[in-house]
Formats: sequence, C-alpha cells, structure tokens
Amino acid sequence: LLLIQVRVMAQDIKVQPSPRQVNVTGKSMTIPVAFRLVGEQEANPHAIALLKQFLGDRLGTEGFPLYVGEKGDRAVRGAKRLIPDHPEGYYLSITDKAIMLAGNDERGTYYAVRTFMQLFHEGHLPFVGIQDYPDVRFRGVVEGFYGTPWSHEARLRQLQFYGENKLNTYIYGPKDDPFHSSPNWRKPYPAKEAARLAELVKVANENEVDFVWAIHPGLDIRWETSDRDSLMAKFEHMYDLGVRSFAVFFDDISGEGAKADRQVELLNYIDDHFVQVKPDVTPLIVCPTEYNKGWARPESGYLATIGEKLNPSVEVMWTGDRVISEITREGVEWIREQIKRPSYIWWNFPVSDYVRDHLLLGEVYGNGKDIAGSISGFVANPMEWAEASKLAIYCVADYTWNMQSYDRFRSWYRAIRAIMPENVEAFTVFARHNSDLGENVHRFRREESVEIQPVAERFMKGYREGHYDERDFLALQDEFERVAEAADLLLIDRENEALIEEITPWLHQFKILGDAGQEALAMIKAGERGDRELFLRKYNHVKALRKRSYELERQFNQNPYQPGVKTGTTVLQPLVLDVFTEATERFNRQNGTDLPLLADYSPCKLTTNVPQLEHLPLQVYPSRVHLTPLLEVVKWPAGGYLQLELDDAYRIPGTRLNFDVKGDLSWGVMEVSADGETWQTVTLTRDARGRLNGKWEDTPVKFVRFTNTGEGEQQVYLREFYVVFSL
Ligand SMILES: CCCCCN1[C@H](CC(=O)NC)[C@H](O)[C@H](O)[C@H]1CO
Repeated sequence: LLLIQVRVMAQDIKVQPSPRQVNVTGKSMTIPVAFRLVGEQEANPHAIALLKQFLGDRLGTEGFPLYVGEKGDRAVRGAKRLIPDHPEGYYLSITDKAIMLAGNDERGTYYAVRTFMQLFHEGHLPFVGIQDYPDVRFRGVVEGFYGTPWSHEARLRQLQFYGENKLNTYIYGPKDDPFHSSPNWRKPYPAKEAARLAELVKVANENEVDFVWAIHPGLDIRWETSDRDSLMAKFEHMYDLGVRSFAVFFDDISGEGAKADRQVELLNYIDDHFVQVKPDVTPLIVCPTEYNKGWARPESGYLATIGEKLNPSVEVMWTGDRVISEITREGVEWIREQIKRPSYIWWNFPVSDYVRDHLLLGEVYGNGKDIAGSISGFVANPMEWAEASKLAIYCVADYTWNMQSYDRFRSWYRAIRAIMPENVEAFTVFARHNSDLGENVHRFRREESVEIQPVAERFMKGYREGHYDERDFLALQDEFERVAEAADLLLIDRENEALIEEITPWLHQFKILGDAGQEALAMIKAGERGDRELFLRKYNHVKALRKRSYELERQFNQNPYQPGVKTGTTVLQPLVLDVFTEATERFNRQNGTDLPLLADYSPCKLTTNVPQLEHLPLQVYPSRVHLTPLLEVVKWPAGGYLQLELDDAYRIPGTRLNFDVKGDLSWGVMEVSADGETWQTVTLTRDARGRLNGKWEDTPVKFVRFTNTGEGEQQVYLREFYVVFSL
C-alpha cells in the first residue's frame, strides 16, 4: 500500500521558464516510493531516458501510475483535449490518483518531464494541472562571435543547460573556425573535429536541441556550380555526422558574395535539392548581408530580393535596428514587411567581441514583450566566455518561452541561483558591477551598479561641497567591503570551476577595486582627522593598488582589440578615482604638499602646450600607447610641442604619426630622449598609406616629442600618434 500523505502547501510552484497556465490546488503529496511507468514504448525516448535518469530505480512496473506520451498515444488518451495544440506544448497533471505527462509532440513530452522534475519540492509533489507552450518557435544560442571559439567541453555543458531550460536551438557558427568560414568551408572536417561535432549532435538530440551547422562562404565564394557543389558536399558531410539543421551566413562580407540574387539562387537551390528532399531536415536559415536596419539600403533592393525571391520556407535572421540593438515591436514589423515573413532574431547580446575587456553579466532587458507574433526565432550571440554567458542565456530562455510573464530582475536573480547556488550573494555583487560595456563603437550600453549609483553621486557632490551624509559614506564603505568579500569568496568557489576559470582575471581586478575603494574612503577620514601619517599610508596603498590593477591589465586577456580586464567601470571605478583626487587635493592644500593626483596608473604621461591636446586621453595597449585621434582640426602654434613620457626607458622599436598633411613636415621635428636632457632627432619616413614612421638605432627611449619648430601656426588632423614600446 503506498502511503500517500496529502498536505496543503504554499503555492511556490518554481518552474523555469514560467509555464503559461498553472492550476494549483494547494494540496500536495509525499513523493511516492515507486512509480509505475505507462507508455514507455510509444513516448519520446529522450523523455523516457530523462525520467529514468531522474527517478532511478523508483521507476518500475509497480507503484504510483505515471503516464507519459504524445497526443494520440494510448497512455495519454484521456488528456487529448487538454494538450495545448502548439508546437512543443504539453499538459501535465498530478493528482492523488496519477501523474500525466502529455506532449503535443515529442519535444512537448520532453518539456513536460523537465517541468515535472522541477515540481519535486522538499520531498513533496504538488497537485497541479499545467498547460504550457512556448511563445517563440526557435529559441537558443548562435555561437557566432569573433574570437576564441568555445571549447568542446564548454559546448557539451551548454547543450545540457539548454535542455534544462527548454531552449531548442544551438547554431554553430564561430567566425574564427576555418572550416565554418574561409578558407576551408569547402573542406570536410578532419577526423578529430568531425568526431567532436558528431558527439555534439548526439548530446544535442538527447537534450532536445536542434544542432544547426552554419556555413560562412561569402568571403571567397564564386557563383559557379563548382562552389555550389562544394557547399552541397559539405552539407552532405555534416548530414553524415548527424546534423539535421543547416544555416548559411552571408554576414560581414562585401563584393561578389554580397549579391542578393546570387545568394537567393544558391539558397533556393539548397532548399529545393537538399532541405526539402531529405526526410528529417529542419527549415534552412540564412543570415543576410543586410542584417540590420542601419545597414539596409532600400536602393540596393537587397531585402526586396530576399522578400520576393527567397523560398518562403527559408528563415531569415535579423539583429534589429542596428548591429547591436534592442528588439522592438516596430522593428520586427518593419523587417517582416521587407522579407515577407517573420524574422529569425540574431540578438547580439551578451556578445562582447567589441568590448573584450568587459564581462556582460547584467539583466536581459529592452526587448519588447509583444514581438512573438512577428518572429520565428530568437537566438542570442554570447561572449567567448561560455559559462559567464549562461546568465544572459538563462534569461533569454525565460523571455522567449513566456514573454508576458517575463520579469527582468526575477529572471536574472534565478539565473544566478541556477548557476552559482552556493555563492548567490557574492555572484550577485560581482554581476551587478560587471554589466556595462563602456564607450564602444556600437554605442550600446547596459545599466550597471544601479543600486549604489545614486548614493555615490550624492556622496561625491556632498563631499565636494564640504558636507556629506555619514550614512552615504557608510553605505559606500559597506559596498566596497562586499566587493572585496565577493571576489575572495568566488576565487575559492569550486561549484563551477569552469566559470571561475573564465572570470578569474576579473575577480582579481574586482578585489583590487574593493580594497582601493575602502582605502580611498579611509583617506577622507584620515584627512579630516589631520592624521598625516595615516593619510600617507592610505594614499600610498591606493597608488599601489592602482599599479597592480594596471599590471593585471597587461597580464591577462591580451587580445589585439580591447586587451585587459575592466570591472566596475561605470560607477565604482570612477568613484575611487574621484575620492582619491579630491582627498589628495585637500591634503595638498592643508599641508602645502604636492602629492601627485594621478591615481589612475598609466605607463605614459602626456605633456603639451597645444591647448587642444591638453586633456587628450591615452589608449594604453600591451605594447603601444595611442593618442586618441581627434576629428576636428588641431591648431598647432609655433613652438607648440606634444610629449609622451613613458614610465621607463624602453628599447622601443619606433613611433608613428599621421597628421594627414600632404607635404613633408618641414615645420616640425620628432625627437627622442632617454633622460629628458639630451635629445636625438628622428627622421620620419612616409609609408604607402601616407603615415610618417620614425625609426632610430637601438637606444633606450623614455621621452618622445614632436615640436612645431617653424615660424607660424600649423593646422593638422591628428589621425594617429602612437609609440610602440615593446614588440
Ligand atoms: C562592423 C561589423 C560588426 C559585426 C559584429 N557582429 C558580427 C556579425 C553579426 O552580427 N552577424 C549577424 C559577429 O557576429 C559579431 O559577434 C557581432 C557583434 O560584434
């Protein structure tokens, strides 16, 4: 006799993503010790396998009845009318008589099992009836970023994560995989890579995820049958590896490959002769060359050609109004008109290949909740940091399954709990201050440090005016303490070692930020108490921390684009510098000292008497220091000079400047020096692109300067001025 204890329990049905329709009775039962599985022969084998894995030996031929199957299967005959008539929909019911997991299709049954697994709560199962289905047909991730492709292990973990969160699509399209793009898109994968892809397909199937293999032929495709045959052969090769979903990416190309009518001809051919003739291949997906509204040229007729001539069964991807943009109702309705079908969204978030020194761990927000009717798919392009990308991916799973119920903060918080259950608080602090991108070419920004921002602003204003609120001071001190604590707790966390390995450079930077913040605030108190000795200790500590921060930037995450490790760049980092500068200026005034203010450690100092160049930010890279180019004309007076002082004498190989002036720079002279006393003139030679390069024999150089030694003012464009100080 199975002892079923019926109990009234709280309505805390925690199912992710949020189901559409849940009828709770408020009653529950203890979990039966044994379940009698009915329907194993006909039900989706992946659903059965998941059940067996989850229930283990409690699942057998005796015990509490558990009916599993798809609409039409005998085992779930009774639920026929209750199953939602939507792709991947399911009906789930738990009563004191039986459990039923009934899918509208195979994937629906799998999702019913996933939901069932989440209903186990502290040894009880609630009596519920759930009717559920997703808003968006294709939901998931497109691995489509520039940079180091994800590892095989990372991809396997991703597919498992997608199965858990009802995402059904993974598009394989890493820009830097030579067999996905040029030059080897025509070649089959070598045996080792082929075996790995076959394994990914297998694990994807087990998690009810479509593994979409994308090809990126546009950089060098020739519109001849030979290349068309090469592409078909490659698709056959991928089909033999088990791939049943295919995409063609024509993004980020120009020239021959970008022609719409040629692309459409090829795509229709693939559709007619491959996708439609194979029994089990999902609709072909294309990423168009004009893949966002900012790049769409009505006069090119590109999108019109796609809309009119591309087979209606082909899915067309779209990133929104710009390369990186929020997806709005208006935007998806506009593109739907152009391409004569719903768009398949390629959302460029949390991809960070244009701000590689930042982690994007913030909430998923800004996309409309009313766009489901005009899109067929929604896939997120992630960071090269696979585990760290899971935060945003989890929220995208929530959003695309049930848009109306999506809550950006609740979803984000549940994502953190799903990913770091043993360090929720620490990871929340860390993610809260690692979400904005900083200035970037796409001008896409995200909120960061939202809670503490008003406190920081109010405190700084008060401090400058000479009266700040002690409660604000204490709140900031507390936040910086939490930052330091979070960094140390996460650095020793072992629950997700792959994640900690990815974010360790940022954790070290975060620790320095937490310490620097506390010490900068301590400078204020020491200054107020007139305790010179303590002030100088804190001052020196902050400077040391800034130098460590800078060295860390040159050690980790070195890439040719945005090398280094940025954290808390929108609120906390600037606050540390502001407090340091203000406290030091006060100390200098009170004590007649001239302690340098520059806490933001940099290997290079700019001095100039050219007014427009005085506050020019320097861009420091691992081996070069750049002056930020100016768009406006620079008036360079006679005698005007620009000098870069490095933090040490380097055997620097050279310097380059480009003032965009046609003639030679007879009015100016470039000089270098090791000590700032004896200078050596550098001859500047013009290269093919009109830039002036300075070379000198191999002597150590600490100073580089350019002076207008002519009679009058010169007007130049400062296009480029940088010093290479190590190879
Ligand atoms: C000026 C050109 C920048 C394009 C940037 N896009 C690429 C192409 C794309 O978005 N295709 C839809 C990569 O995917 C990359 O990851 C992403 C964002 O940096």
